[in-house]
Amino acid sequence: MAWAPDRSAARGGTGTTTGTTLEVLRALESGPRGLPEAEADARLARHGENVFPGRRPDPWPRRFARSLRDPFTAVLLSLGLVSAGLAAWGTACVIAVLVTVSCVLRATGEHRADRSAAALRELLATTATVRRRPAETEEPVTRELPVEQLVPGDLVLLAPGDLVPADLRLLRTTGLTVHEAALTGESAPVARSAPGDLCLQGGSVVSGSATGVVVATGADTVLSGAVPQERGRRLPGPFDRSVNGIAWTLVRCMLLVAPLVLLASALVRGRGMETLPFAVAVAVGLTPEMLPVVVTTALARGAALLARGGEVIVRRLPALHDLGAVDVLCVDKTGTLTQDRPVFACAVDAEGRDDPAVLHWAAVAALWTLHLAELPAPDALDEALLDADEERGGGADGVEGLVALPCGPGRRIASALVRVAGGEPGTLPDLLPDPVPGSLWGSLPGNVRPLQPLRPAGGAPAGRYVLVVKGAAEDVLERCTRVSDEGHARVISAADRTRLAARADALAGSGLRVLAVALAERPASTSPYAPEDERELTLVGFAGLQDALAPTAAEALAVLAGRGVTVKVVTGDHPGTAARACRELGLDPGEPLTAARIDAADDAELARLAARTTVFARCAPEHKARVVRALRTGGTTTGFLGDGVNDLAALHAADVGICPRDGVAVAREAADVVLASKDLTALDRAVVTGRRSTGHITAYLRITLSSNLGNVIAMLAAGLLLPFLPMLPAQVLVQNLCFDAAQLALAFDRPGAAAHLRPVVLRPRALFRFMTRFGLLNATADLATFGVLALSVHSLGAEEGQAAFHAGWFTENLLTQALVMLLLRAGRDAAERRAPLPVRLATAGLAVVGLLLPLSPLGPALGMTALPPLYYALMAVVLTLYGTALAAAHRKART
Ligand SMILES: Nc1ncnc2c1ncn2[C@@H]1O[C@H](COP(=O)(O)OP(=O)(O)OP(=O)(O)O)[C@@H](O)[C@H]1O
Ligand SMILES: [Mg+2]
Repeated sequence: MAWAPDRSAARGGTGTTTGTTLEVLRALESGPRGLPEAEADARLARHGENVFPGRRPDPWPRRFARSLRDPFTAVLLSLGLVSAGLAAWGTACVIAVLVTVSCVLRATGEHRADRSAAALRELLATTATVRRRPAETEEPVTRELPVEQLVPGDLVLLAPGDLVPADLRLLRTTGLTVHEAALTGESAPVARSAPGDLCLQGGSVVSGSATGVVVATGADTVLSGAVPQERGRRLPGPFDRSVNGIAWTLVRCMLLVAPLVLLASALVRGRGMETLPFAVAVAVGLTPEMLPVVVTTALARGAALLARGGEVIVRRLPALHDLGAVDVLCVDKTGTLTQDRPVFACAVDAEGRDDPAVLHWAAVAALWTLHLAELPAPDALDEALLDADEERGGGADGVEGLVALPCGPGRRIASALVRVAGGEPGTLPDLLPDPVPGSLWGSLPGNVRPLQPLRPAGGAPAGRYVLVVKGAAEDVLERCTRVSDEGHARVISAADRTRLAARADALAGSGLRVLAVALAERPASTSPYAPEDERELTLVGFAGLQDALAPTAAEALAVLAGRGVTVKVVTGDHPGTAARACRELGLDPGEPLTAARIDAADDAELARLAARTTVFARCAPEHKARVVRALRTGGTTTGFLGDGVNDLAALHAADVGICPRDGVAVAREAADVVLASKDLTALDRAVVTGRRSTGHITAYLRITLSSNLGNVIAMLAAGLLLPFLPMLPAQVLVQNLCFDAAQLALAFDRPGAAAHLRPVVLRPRALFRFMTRFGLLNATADLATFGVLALSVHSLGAEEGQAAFHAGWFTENLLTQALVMLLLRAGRDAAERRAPLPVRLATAGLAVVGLLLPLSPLGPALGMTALPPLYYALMAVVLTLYGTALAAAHRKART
C-alpha cells in the first residue's frame, strides 16, 4: 500500500465527542459533521458578521477630537483662547483658522489612510478552516472561510499559527497550547487539552491542533466585551520617539517665547500687556503646526504608493518611517532565504552508508504525525519524506500509528508511536531491545485509534510497539543511548557521539537540512504517552533534504547591503545549513552563534555578540526575540522578517516586524509590514519609500524650523529696537498660514537616488543643530532688511512709515521663505536638481503673495501700504546676498 490514499484521509475524519460536548453541539443546533451551508447563511444573516468591534473606523467627530489632542494644536488652541480673552479678535480668528485647517487636513488624511488600510485588510483577509456540508445530506467538506463569515455552530479546525477566530468550545484536541496574551496578559502558552475547554477569540495557537464549535462571534465574544483598545499597544518605535521628542522640545520653546517677549518689551520698551497678542503671535510663529498633517500625508502617500504596486502593505503608518530607518534586518532562513520546498536528498546510516530503512522510518513518523496531529497544512519536511518513500515504492503496510507528538516552536523533534504487526523482520531490524511483556495500552489519549487486541487467541504477539523519533540531530542524539551498527544496536560511546555529530555537521555543511532518525521499542503501557518518553533511543541514521534557495534572495540581499542595511539570519535550523545558505547567497556567515551560547550570555554580552554575528542558529522563538532585543539595545533600528509561529516573539520585539503574505495568520497579525509576495525585492521598494517619506518630513521640519526660528529672533530684536511692533499679530499669522500652505507641496519632492543609500532617521539633535545654524542666517537677512526698512520709516511720515515697514517685512519674509524652500529641500543633491512642479508652483505662489498682498486691497486691511520702488531694489540686494550665503552654507553642511 502506498502512502497517498491515506494522506488525504488525514484531514477529513470526524471528531468524537464526549457527553458534554455533544450537549454543546446540540444546544447550538450543530453536529460533528458541521452546519449545512444554507443554515450557515441563515445564521450569518441573523447574527451578523464576525468582526471585531474595535476594528470599525472611528466616527468623524471622534477623529476630529483626536486631532485636537496633538500637542501643537493644543498649544495653538490655548494661545487662541488667551487672545480671545484679551479681545484680540484678529489674532484669535487667525489662530482659529489655523487650528481648523490643520484639524481638517489631518482628519481627512487619516481617513484616507484608514480607508486604504481597510482595503488592504481585505487583501489580507484572515481565513479559518471550517467543516461544513454543501447540503443537508452531503458529506462534510473542510474548507477555508473568511473569518467574518463564521457563525455560531460552525466547526473550526485549529492548527499552529492560527488565530482563534471566534469563541470556541473544543470538541477534541491534540496537544493544543494557546497563547492568550491579548486576553490575559499571560505570556506563556496555556494548554487547552480537554474536550469541553473554551478557547477564546484573540488567542493564537502555538502548538497542537483541535476541532471546536463556534459558540460566539462578533460583538458577543469575550474579547469584544473586554477592552478592545488594549490590542496592539506596543513600545514606542523610533518614529514615535523622534516625533514626540521634537514636538515636546518645540512646545517648551513656544511656552518660553511668549513670556520672554512680554518681559523683554516691558523691560526695554516699558510696554505692558498690550504686547500680549504680539507675544502670542510670535510663539505661534515658531510652531510647525502643519507637522501632524505633513507626517500623516507623507506616510499615507508612501503607504498608498506601495499598496498600489500590490507588493507591500503597511499596517501601521509610522512603521514606514521605521522601515526606512532600519539598519539591521534579521530574517529567518526557511521560507525566506530558501523556498521551504525541501526535496529528499539522501538517507544514510550511522556509518554514512546509504540506508533505505532510515527513509522508511522517517516516512512512517511523518505519515502518522500527519494523520494523528490533524495539521491542516502538512509540514514541508514530512511531505518531502513521504514523497521520497512513495517514489521508492515504500509503504506502511502493517504499521499503525497510535500517538504522534509533532514538533513545534522550541521543540525540534517529532515522534510517532506505531504498532508494527507481526514484527515484520524485513523492515524492523534487530536493533530493538526485546519487548518487555507488559500490560495492555489501556488508556491512551482520546485521539488514538482503537487498538487491536495485543495478544490474539493464538498467543503469538500481534505486533510490537515502536517509537519513531526524527528531528534536529543534536536533539535526537542526546536522547539516544544506542546506535544501530549494521542492523544491531550497540551502546553509544563518547567517540561515537563525536563522530555522529560530525557526520550530521558534514551533511548540514553541504547545505542539506538534516533530520536524525531514531527508534525504540516500547512495552505496552497504561500511562499516557508524553515527551518524557522520548529517551533511550537507538539512532538509525540521518536523512538529508535539499531546500533550494529562493530565486531572488541573493539579489535582494545585495540590494539591501547597498542600502546600508546589514542582514542577519536568525533560524531554528542547523548552523551549518544556515552558513552554507548564506555563503551561496553571497553573505559572509562568519562564526554562527547557537542557542546554547545565547542562553549562556547575559544581556550586555549578548548585545556585544549579536552586533558582530551574522548567523544565529538553532534558535527557539525566545532566542529569536532575545537576539532582536539585544540588537536594539546595541542602538540599531532592527527589523525582523519571518513567517512562522516561531517568529512571533521576534516580530513583536523588533522595531519593525515584517511578514510575507503567506505567513501564518498570527505572524501577519503581529507584523507592521506585510509583503504581498515572497519576493524579497519588494522589501527594497518599501525601504526606499520609507526613506522618501522620512525625507519629506525632515525637509519640512528643517525648512519650517529654521525660518521660524529666524523670524522669532528677528522679531524679538526688532521689537526691542523699534518704537513700534515690527509686525502686527495678524500679519505674523497670515504670513505663517501662507508658508504652511506652501510647505504641503514638499510632499511631492523626489530626492535623488543618492538620498536613499543610508538608513534615514528623524534625529531631533541634528534637526535642532540645523535649525540653529540656518535660523541665525535667516535672522541676519531679516535684520539686514530691517536696516533697509528703517530708512523708509525715516523718509516717510511716522504713520505711513510704520505701514510701509510692515509691508516691507511681510514681503521680505515670504520671499526668504520661498528661497529657503527651494534651497533647503530634501536630499544631498537637492540644490543641483530642478524642483518638481508642485514645489515650483508653491514657491512662486509664496513670492507672488509676498509681493502683491501688501499692494492689494487686503494690504490696508492688514495694516500695510506700498513701499517706494527704491526699497524693492535694496531688498533684492539683501535677498541675493542671503540666497548666496544660504546655498554656500547648505553645501558646506552637506560635506
Ligand atoms: N517535521 C519535522 N520533523 C522533525 N523535525 C523537524 C520537523 N520540522 C522541523 N524540525 C526540526 O526543528 C528544527 C527547527 O525548526 P523551525 O521551524 O524552528 O525552524 P526552521 O524552519 O528550521 O528555520 P527558520 O527559523 O529559518 O524558519 C528544524 O531545523 C528541524 O531540525
Ligand atoms: Mg520559518
